[in-house]
Amino acid sequence: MQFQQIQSKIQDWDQIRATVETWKANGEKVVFTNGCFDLLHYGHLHYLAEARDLGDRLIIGLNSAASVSRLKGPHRPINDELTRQHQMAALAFVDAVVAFDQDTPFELIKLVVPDVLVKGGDWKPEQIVGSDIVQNAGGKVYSLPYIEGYSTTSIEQKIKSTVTGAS
Ligand SMILES: Nc1ncnc2c1ncn2[C@@H]1O[C@H](COP(=O)(O)OP(=O)(O)OP(=O)(O)O)[C@@H](O)[C@H]1O
Ligand SMILES: O=P(O)(O)O[C@@H]1O[C@H]([C@H](O)CO)[C@@H](O)[C@H](O)[C@@H]1O
Repeated sequence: MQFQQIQSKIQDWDQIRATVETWKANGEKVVFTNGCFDLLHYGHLHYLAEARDLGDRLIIGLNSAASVSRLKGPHRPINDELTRQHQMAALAFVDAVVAFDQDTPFELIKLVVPDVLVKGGDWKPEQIVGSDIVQNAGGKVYSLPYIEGYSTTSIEQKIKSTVTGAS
């Protein structure tokens, strides 16, 4: 039961189109954010929870493994796509997880047209892909506070230094 509930949040593009149509018909405000979410950390959880507070439903656009590798390097992602999909879907405040294979979520955002588009503070509002789509549709775009000291890269470096013994 619990695992089925998690799995039901993982949707393809046709499914999320229908889901969003229903949510919007019910007057629910749809929030969208996207990312690689390779090694989940406090900074992710802090901004994601804040993102959910900005509406009634939260969709996570998740970079596919191939997309992550192109963006972050051939050694990434560390966690495979199945793991990343399920860890995001397991978050109580997440309503849907949709993978995208492109370099950016532009096409997915064009499909969803969320009421609110959010990224963490490492992205300035003017850098947020899809902000034109959302703003032209009357929606809002937010760059939420960045929690210093938390990144997937820093976790990766910490693991490497532990293994190699380097300080
Ligand atoms: N420390 C943080 N505080 C707030 N938001 C964050 C933080 N780190 C990442 N985010 C946000 O989480 C989303 C996913 O980012 P990403 O998966 O690239 O995390 P990351 O830790 O920066 O990874 P990497 O170190 O590989 O770049 C983005 O919207 C990003 O703005
Ligand atoms: O996990 P990241 O690197 O924060 O996520 C990237 O965000 C980009 C962002 O939306 C640019 O405004 C996006 O283009 C890229 O595909 C990653 O999701």
